[in-house]
Amino acid sequence: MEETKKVILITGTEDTRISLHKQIQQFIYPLGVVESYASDEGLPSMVSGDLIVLSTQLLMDEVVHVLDESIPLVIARRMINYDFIDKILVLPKGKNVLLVNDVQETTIETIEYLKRLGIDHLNYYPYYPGGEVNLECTIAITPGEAHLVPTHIKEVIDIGPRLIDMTSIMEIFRKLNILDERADALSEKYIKKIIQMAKKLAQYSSEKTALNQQLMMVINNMNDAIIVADEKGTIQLMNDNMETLLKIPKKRVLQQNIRYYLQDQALQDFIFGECQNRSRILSFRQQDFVVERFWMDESNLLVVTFKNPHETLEIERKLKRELINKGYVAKYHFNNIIGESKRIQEAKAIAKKLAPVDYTILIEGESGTGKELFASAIHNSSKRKEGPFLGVNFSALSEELVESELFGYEEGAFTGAKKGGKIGLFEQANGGTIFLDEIGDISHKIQTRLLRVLQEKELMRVGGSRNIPIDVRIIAATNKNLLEMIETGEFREDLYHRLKSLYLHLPPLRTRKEDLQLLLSYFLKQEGKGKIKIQQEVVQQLTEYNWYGNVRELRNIINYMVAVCDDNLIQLKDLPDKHFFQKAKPHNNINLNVDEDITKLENYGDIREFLKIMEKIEDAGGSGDNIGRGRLVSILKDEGFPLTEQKVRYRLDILEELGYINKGKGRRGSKITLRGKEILTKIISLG
Ligand SMILES: Nc1ncnc2c1ncn2[C@@H]1O[C@H](COP(=O)(O)OP(=O)(O)OP(=O)(O)O)[C@@H](O)[C@H]1O
Repeated sequence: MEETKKVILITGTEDTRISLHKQIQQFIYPLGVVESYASDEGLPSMVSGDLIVLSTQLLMDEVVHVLDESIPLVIARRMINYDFIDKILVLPKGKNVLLVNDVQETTIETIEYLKRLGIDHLNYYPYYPGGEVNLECTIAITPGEAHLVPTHIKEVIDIGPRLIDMTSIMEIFRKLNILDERADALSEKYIKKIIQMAKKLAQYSSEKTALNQQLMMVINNMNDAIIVADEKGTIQLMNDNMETLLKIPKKRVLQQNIRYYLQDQALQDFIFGECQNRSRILSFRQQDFVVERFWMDESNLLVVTFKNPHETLEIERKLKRELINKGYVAKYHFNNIIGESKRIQEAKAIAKKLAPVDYTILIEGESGTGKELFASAIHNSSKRKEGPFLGVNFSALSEELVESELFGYEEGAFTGAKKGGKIGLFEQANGGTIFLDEIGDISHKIQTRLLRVLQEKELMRVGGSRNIPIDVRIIAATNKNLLEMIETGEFREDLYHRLKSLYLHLPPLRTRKEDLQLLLSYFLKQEGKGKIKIQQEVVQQLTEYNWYGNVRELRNIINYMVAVCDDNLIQLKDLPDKHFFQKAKPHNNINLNVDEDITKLENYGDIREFLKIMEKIEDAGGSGDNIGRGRLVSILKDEGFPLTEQKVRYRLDILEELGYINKGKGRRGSKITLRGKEILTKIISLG
């Protein structure tokens, strides 16, 4: 039997040593063994064996003193590790990537190797310590040198140390005189590897094809014409509707420049311009479209869609009919606001005081709590009651529509603008009140315009050049937390303060369940024309719900039960199933983590004491006063919470620290904050 051969492997780093050791060992076993050294771990003074393999030519100078000239030497050619190749293949075409390796030569070598393999869909930029970094790259690929990647790059694809390529493996066999014996093993292993890789590629490409086909089906079935181009403007994709619009077969258009096919200056200015708006009404080939364009950040692709303006306008018109001009007259008066609970009575009392003062009002409250109802009642008891009352709900309208509806436009302001222009809602509401619902949904641009109207009491129509004086009272409403939106930069602080000259908070239904019975009878009478009766068990059941959709939800559920009940009697079987009821919307109000807050309060003492203190402060605020410490102590005592003044002070400090109240200076007393109100409501509603 032949003697076992010994291969000495010398590499630069430990990682490379480990992976090449394993690789050579796999190929030569059982005819030979490997002994390996890495220069960064330290080399022996001399090596002996049947063959020396150097992982790179670059090591030559460093190791020459340990080499024995009588031992044959192989300087390995290296290839990238195929096992990780799919990580590179999935990167989008044209992506800028930094290729990071230890020195210039190996970096360039790796790039060339990848390109030779046909992995040439990426723009490779070499980087090695001391070299220049291309700052446009957000991804780095490295063969086992992840620690060298510049720190600003967040995504690193480590394809592992490069392996010894097949020609060098053959050379090793030849020099060890084991080529004949190992040839089969070599070709078998080599072919296996190739097959594995081919399989991986085939699977990857068939998944990709299937996915592409599905996506194509989706976009072909859309009503819009869609075209997608890369950052150079080369068209990558389009759907059937786009083909019909361009009247040129897809095959001819793909891979051509988008500017050539969308030859219209205004269109190109919008598509490639800096304009903040995502969509605009534009003409193309004698037709009007709502053109939308956006960049997909990840893949650097530009997506342009052309929507049928008739459909879009029809939807918007419908919305408009529903949402704008809810009526030029305010339908409700204070006596239409049902409820005898302390909370609703207080809200009504405040609203009545605010009505005659001709300032802007901000109404905050969850959806369905009656914000519009209150706005209407306020208008009707204000000195503007003879003037118009107009409502606008911003939640479902596009920015362009809001702008032109609110401020009006001059003839020729944009494509599709009516002859003679159009007067906006502000002008129409002159002498009256405008109710701006869901104010938290308006864009920054509209916020700025609105602020100007509030400050200057005049406006300029879209495309206009003269200022038109206006005399309108604004009542704005929101179910969002505007203070939080100010913090995140979504809402202008100056506008917030302008709107909040006067302020009204409407309590959620679940905090005034004592009104439920009254509201129930009221709606039953309205809807059931007085003929419908309801079983007491049903009423009992209804009081147990949380009513996240508030009074609107209650009204809808009554309408439903009236419609399904038999013999004019609403019974338990007529209750809608639980999915009908609205779930809590955490984003509806302040984003509070109630559990966390409860735990905090519990850590400081008896939570009931804290709640009682907040409740009393809120009560006092409702009637326009701030409550001082002395009064608080005596009220608390009356209600069964005998706390010393010192204890009350301590609890007030804690509540202020948690942001639930603001302690006034001197004798001014404390005031509950919005956050405090919310947490109080939430804890009470949780029981
Ligand atoms: N206290 C109340 N008495 C009688 N009806 C009420 C009361 N509160 C609300 N409603 C009725 O509930 C429905 C919803 O009220 P409204 O539209 O005013 O709520 P909103 O707070 O403006 O809601 P959103 O924020 O969703 O616009 C309306 O039909 C309104 O008449």
